[in-house]
Amino acid sequence: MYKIAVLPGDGIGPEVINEALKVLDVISKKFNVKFDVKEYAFGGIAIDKFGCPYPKETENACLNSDAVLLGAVGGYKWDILNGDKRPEAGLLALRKSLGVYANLRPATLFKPLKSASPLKDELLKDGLDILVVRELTGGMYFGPRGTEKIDGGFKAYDTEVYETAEIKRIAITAFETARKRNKKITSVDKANILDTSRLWRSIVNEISKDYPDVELNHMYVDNCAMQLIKDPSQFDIILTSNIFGDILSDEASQLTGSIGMLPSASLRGDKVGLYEPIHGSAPDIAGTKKANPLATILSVAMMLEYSFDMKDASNAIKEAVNKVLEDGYRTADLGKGKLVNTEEMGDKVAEYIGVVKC
Ligand SMILES: NC(=O)C1=CN([C@@H]2O[C@H](COP(=O)(O)OP(=O)(O)OC[C@H]3O[C@@H](n4cnc5c(N)ncnc54)[C@H](O)[C@@H]3O)[C@@H](O)[C@H]2O)C=CC1
Ligand SMILES: CC(C)CC(=O)C(=O)O
Ligand SMILES: [Mg+2]
Repeated sequence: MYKIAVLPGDGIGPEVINEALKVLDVISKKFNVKFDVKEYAFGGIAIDKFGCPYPKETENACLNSDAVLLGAVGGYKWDILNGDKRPEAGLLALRKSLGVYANLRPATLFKPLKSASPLKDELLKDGLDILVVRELTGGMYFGPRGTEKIDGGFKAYDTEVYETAEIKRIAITAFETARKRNKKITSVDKANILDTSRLWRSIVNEISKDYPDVELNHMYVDNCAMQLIKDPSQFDIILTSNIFGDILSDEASQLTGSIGMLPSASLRGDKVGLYEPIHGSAPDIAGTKKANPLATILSVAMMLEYSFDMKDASNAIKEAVNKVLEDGYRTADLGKGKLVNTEEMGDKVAEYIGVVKC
C-alpha cells in the first residue's frame, strides 16, 4: 500500500487532479496495487480556509507520505497578496520542506502531436525528447528579497544565491541521468555576467571529470532560448538553475504541442517525491472544462516509475496517452481533432489502459 498525499490546489488544479486520480484508480485495479489517497488543502484554497498556503496538517501529511501529487496553485483572487502570503509561496515551502532539489521535466513530443508543434517537419524527423534537469530548492526563488521605500518611490530586490553543495548534487543527478539516456548534457547559465553562473559552470566541469563517458557543453541561457526553437535536436539533457529551468521548460513545452503535455518529478534521493504538471492554475480557463489533464496524468506515470518502481504501469499510462492521441482525441489546446473536454480526456486514457471503466 502506497500513501499518496494529493494537493489539488486552485484553478484547473482540482480539474486535472480528478482525471489523474481516475487513471490511478484504473492502474490500481490492473496492477493489483493499493494506493491510500488523501487530499489536503494547499495554495489559495488553504489561504481562504486556514489563512496560510501550506498548513501544518498538509505539511505533516506530505512528509509522511510515499509521494505527493500536486495540481497547481494561484489565481487572480490572491494576486493582491504579497510574499509569503501568496499561494505560490506555499509551493516553494512545499518543495523546500520535502527537500526535492532535482526537478525533472521531460519535454517529449508524442508522435500523433507532430502537427500541433510549431516546428517544421524536418526539425521533428527524429521526434523531440529533451529532459530539463532543473535545480529546484535554491537560486533566485529562495534568495533574500525585499521591497524598501526610498526617496522617489521604492527599491525592490531579489537575489540569486548558490552554494557549491547545491550545484554539486543537481549536477550529479544530471550526469547519472545522462548515463541512462544519451550521455549528453548542455549546462545552461549566464556565466558571462553572473557570479552564481560562474560557480555553477566550474562545479559542473569538476563533476564532469567523474563522467568522461558523458558529453558536456555549456550554453548561455539567452542563446539556449533561441537554439530551442532553431534546432531542439541538439539537446538531450538541459541542466540548469531554478529560474532558467522554469522559463526554458515552459518554452520547450510549446514544442511538444502544449504546456498541457509536460509532467514533472521533483526528487531527492530516496525521499518523498513530488509530482506535478509544469503548468500553473490557468485561471483564464478554470471552470470551462478546457484544461488538458495529460500533463498531470503523465505526472502519475512519473510517480509510478520513480517513487514506486512500477515501470510497467508507468509505460501503460504513456502508451494509453499515445493511443488516445493517435485516435485523434484532442483537448482544445492541442489543435485539430476530435474535441474532448477535461473529463472526457481522462475517461479516454482510463479506458485505453485496458480496464473496464469505473
Ligand atoms: N506549479 C504551480 O502551481 C504554478 C502556478 N502558477 C500560477 O498559476 C497562475 C497562472 O499563471 P500563468 O502564468 O497564466 O501560467 P499557466 O501555466 O497557469 O497558464 C499559461 C497559459 O497556458 C494555458 N494552460 C496552462 N495549463 C494548461 C492546461 N493543462 N491545458 C490547457 N491550457 C493550459 C493557460 O490557459 C494559459 O493561457 C498564477 O497564479 C501563477 O503564479 C504558475 C506556474 C506554476
Ligand atoms: C509559481 C512558481 C513559483 C513556480 C513555477 O512557475 C514552476 O515551478 O513552474
Ligand atoms: Mg513555471
